[in-house]
Amino acid sequence: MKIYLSNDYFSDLLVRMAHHSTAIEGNTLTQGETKSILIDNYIPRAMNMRELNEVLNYKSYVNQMIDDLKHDVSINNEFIKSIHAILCNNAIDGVAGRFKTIPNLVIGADFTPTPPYLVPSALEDWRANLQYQIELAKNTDEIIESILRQHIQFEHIHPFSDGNGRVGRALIVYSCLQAHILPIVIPVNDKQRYINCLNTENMAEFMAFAKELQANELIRLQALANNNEHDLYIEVDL
Ligand SMILES: Nc1ncnc2c1ncn2[C@@H]1O[C@H](COP(=O)(O)OP(=O)(O)OP(=O)(O)O)[C@@H](O)[C@H]1O
Repeated sequence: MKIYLSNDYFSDLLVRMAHHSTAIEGNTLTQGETKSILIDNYIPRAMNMRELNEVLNYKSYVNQMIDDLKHDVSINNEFIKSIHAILCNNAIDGVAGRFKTIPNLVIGADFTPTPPYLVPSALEDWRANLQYQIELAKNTDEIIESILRQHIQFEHIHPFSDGNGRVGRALIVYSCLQAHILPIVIPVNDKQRYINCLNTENMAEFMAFAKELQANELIRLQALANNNEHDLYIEVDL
């Protein structure tokens, strides 16, 4: 069965992607404030410009994502840099849309991210690997597993000086929708569980986590669904 995604669902997805992904990285805006800014076009209180811009950037991003999904745009290095450029616009000084030039580290993690000079080729391999795994996948679970496994690998490459978490999580949602499966949106309340999955690379636990999130996503998606073929022409298979 196919279910078409409605404008209302994308508005809901926009607020949740913006809130949860920025809050995981420490943005202090609440989900209510995020909804007010993104849906009602109302800034509810005096707030830090960087935090405001981080959230506002998701409006451009989700519009771009819908357009890219409609045209089935493939993930490649330019695509990944363009996501970074949108999500980090006016939020990270001078580096939006550019790969890192200085080696970086993930605090507390025991791996060394890919050195800057190897980032373009590592990401090419990463993209090809993701595509290959999804093409070979025999069922939805194998697609989810490929996307999660490649998310861990993306964070190991850590291609940008900042913004790697947000770009990586945006790529999860894009990859799911491109493969016509329910999106996986990591909630800020589950940050520790998420980081633990990245730390341990325990795929069974990451899969169980993702499937719980997809079950919640299905409830929202059905509540906001459009049973007729919608002008967005984006659907997921159930
Ligand atoms: N142990 C880990 N293994 C793999 N990835 C990890 C690990 N710990 C954290 N990460 C990833 O790195 C991201 C944060 O990385 P970092 O602290 O370097 O911030 P960042 O690259 O600036 O990202 P952001 O914009 O999202 O702030 C997390 O959101 C997560 O996706």
